[in-house]
Amino acid sequence: MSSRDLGIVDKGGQKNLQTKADTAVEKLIRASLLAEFPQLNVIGEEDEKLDLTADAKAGSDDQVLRMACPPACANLSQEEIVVWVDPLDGTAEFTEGLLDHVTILIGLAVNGEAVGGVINQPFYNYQSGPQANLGRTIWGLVGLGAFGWNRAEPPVGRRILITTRSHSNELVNLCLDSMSPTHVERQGGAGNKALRVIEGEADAYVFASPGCKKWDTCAPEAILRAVGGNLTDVHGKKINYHKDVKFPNTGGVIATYRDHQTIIDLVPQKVRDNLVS
Ligand SMILES: Nc1ncnc2c1ncn2[C@@H]1O[C@H](COP(=O)(O)O)[C@@H](O)[C@H]1OP(=O)(O)O
Ligand SMILES: [Mg+2]
Ligand SMILES: [Mg+2]
Ligand SMILES: [Mg+2]
Repeated sequence: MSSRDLGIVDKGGQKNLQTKADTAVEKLIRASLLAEFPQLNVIGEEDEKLDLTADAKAGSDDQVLRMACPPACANLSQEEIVVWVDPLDGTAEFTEGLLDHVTILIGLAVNGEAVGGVINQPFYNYQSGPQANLGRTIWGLVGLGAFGWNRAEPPVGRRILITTRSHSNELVNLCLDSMSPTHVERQGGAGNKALRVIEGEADAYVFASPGCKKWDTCAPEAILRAVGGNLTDVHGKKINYHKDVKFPNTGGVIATYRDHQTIIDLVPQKVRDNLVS
């Protein structure tokens, strides 16, 4: 950001961009994990080449390490864990200066299920001036809970749907229109939108498109599940995070803090027919 040269690369398709930040952050996260846990399956969006001796390492967090590990995660071998890394989520918005839409996502999957997640908002508070503490991290494990978030309970009867601002299409809009929203909010990033739902600013994240990939949803899904919410495809089916799966979430994405089935039941037939799990 401060170099004023984001190094934007168009990867092809609809608003599918990469910047120097995407590649630098991915290297840091993957090198940090693999230097300490060489047998871990780590899959990142940008697929950067690593030099494990030279690349910078992030280290570990003592506060996190003091927490009790939930029994389901306590005796795993490295090979059983798949880590899905989205070094920058909301890259299109990052290039447009919508910095509060940008997150960094690290998701942990075991047996194909999202069980752990980190959502870092590197620019959280950036509008509060130079004195403000910049950035925050929300993380969670199913069976332990999630940390670093604050929820404002929404009024009864409200149905704010939050969706894409840069990857919209006819099906995406048809789905939203069928759900009788009280308001449709359009913001970038899967991590950002999941957080809006968790913190009560929106009631459901609805994206009837195959555009989101496993690294977009693994961390948000784990944190939602850790706090009693849910994230599935538009059929209400669980997303599979095994290491050999295809990357796109072909069944689309719906995330809620509560009343998940109510939203799933409102998905129109045309959307069901077009998005296969
Ligand atoms: N058509 C698409 N092509 C590439 N990435 C997509 C597409 N649709 C969604 N995404 C990814 O999912 C995230 C959430 O989508 P949206 O912001 O449109 O709601 C995007 O920020 C982007 O992640 P990323 O920014 O990491 O490439
Ligand atoms: Mg991308
Ligand atoms: Mg992403
Ligand atoms: Mg990304």
